Amino acid sequence: MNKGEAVNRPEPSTSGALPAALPAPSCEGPMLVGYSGGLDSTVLLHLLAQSDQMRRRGLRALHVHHGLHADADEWARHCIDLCRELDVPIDVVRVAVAGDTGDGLEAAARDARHAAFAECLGEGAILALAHHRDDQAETFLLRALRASGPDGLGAMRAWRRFGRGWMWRPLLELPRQALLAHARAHGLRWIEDPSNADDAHDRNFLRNKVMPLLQARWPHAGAAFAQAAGLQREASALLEEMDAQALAMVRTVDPRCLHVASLAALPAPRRARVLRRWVAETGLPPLPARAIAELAPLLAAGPNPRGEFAWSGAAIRRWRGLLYAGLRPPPPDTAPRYWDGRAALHWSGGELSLTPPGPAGEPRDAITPRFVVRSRQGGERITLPGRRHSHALKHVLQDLGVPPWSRERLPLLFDPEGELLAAGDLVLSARFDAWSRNTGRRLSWRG
Ligand SMILES: Nc1ncnc2c1ncn2[C@@H]1O[C@H](COP(=O)(O)OP(=O)(O)OP(=O)(O)O)[C@@H](O)[C@H]1O
Repeated sequence: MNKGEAVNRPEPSTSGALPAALPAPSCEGPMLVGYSGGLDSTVLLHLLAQSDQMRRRGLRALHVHHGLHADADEWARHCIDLCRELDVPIDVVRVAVAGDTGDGLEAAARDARHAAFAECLGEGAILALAHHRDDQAETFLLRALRASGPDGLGAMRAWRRFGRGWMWRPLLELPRQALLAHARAHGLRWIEDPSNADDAHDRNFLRNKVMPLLQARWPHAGAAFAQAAGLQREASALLEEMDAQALAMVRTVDPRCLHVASLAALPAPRRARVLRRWVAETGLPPLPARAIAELAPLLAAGPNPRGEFAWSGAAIRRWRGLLYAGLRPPPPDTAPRYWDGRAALHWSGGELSLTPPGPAGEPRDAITPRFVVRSRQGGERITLPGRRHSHALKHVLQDLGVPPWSRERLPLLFDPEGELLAAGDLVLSARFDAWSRNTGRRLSWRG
């Protein structure tokens, strides 16, 4: 269970009244409030500042100064003033917002803000943000407009892991109207950010145009969307439990591999979820939407369909009944190189090294330390330890279960006369094996 789901949450408020006090989070960390100076975070700060328990936790405010608006300095001063009145320490962090990288300046500012939040959040600390029920309803609608499934339609969670600590949204079940009433009742002052009126932003358009229209006919629209989001979160949690079980059934001992036949036997929607979960667990970038359709040929029946699905520097490939997921390395090196074994050799994005390094202390019949390193060209043969005759390297690598794309990248080590001594550190010749034992040297390849 997500840790956040175990903690107290505010009772859903149908009347819109604020709870007498905010729920106490069960996490023990220090409390940091993301304080923009706007209505929502002013109310959150005011509520938290009334709690002795929060003060004992070392309650602080954090204002991110984006430096984008002419009044930004004034906003920061306003935040400092209010914090002084409430006797809450505040940090003002200036961020450099990267120019519009394609998703708009708002998105770039948000990225910079979140990076600053993550940096300021110590181990186990809690970042409280003032998202409320109307924000939740908008997020639900925005996700629906992106055709999200239950995971996305679940919108925001009250708790989630964030940086080294947690993100907490204690106001998520309260409508903005309740926050406004609280602010007025306590004479709070806040900043109106003029960009909130700009309907060019999707969220503002929903907030300023669509929601008032919907609420004119269905006054409960905001509450209903937020409740629908909650139901999606429940459904998503159930699905995730089943995904985990299904993934366990198609796994191999190697976390980077799945059994194709078992995966193909799953119903298509489950298969899609299992693939996404597997990719997330391997730490690769999330699969794009097109992935599921484009992976279908790789899962098709047949002994060994070729090809790969590549995205954001990662790839999924099939070989011998297994799917492999991994980062897509740079193209393999092809030009031969001389190597004396002293410093590690950078090869095809990996590293070949000899420990202890260097050529000192060779026995008389030593292999010259002037190795030639090159990639496979086909037809190479190697005499393995304990064998009198040579074997085709291709068969040796196949027997070891080395997939074709890894074979291409393996550095082959030759002596100057052209005798194959090693393929990465996976295959050693009888002569190289004896030399490395005699000299106490170990060849290692990190590809
Ligand atoms: N400049 C800021 N400095 C500190 N905290 C901020 C700042 N701007 C926003 N926050 C915090 O983040 C909360 C949400 O802000 P906002 O509605 O702009 O959402 P967001 O960060 O863009 O996230 P989302 O897109 O998920 O809604 C605010 O209620 C406040 O707690």
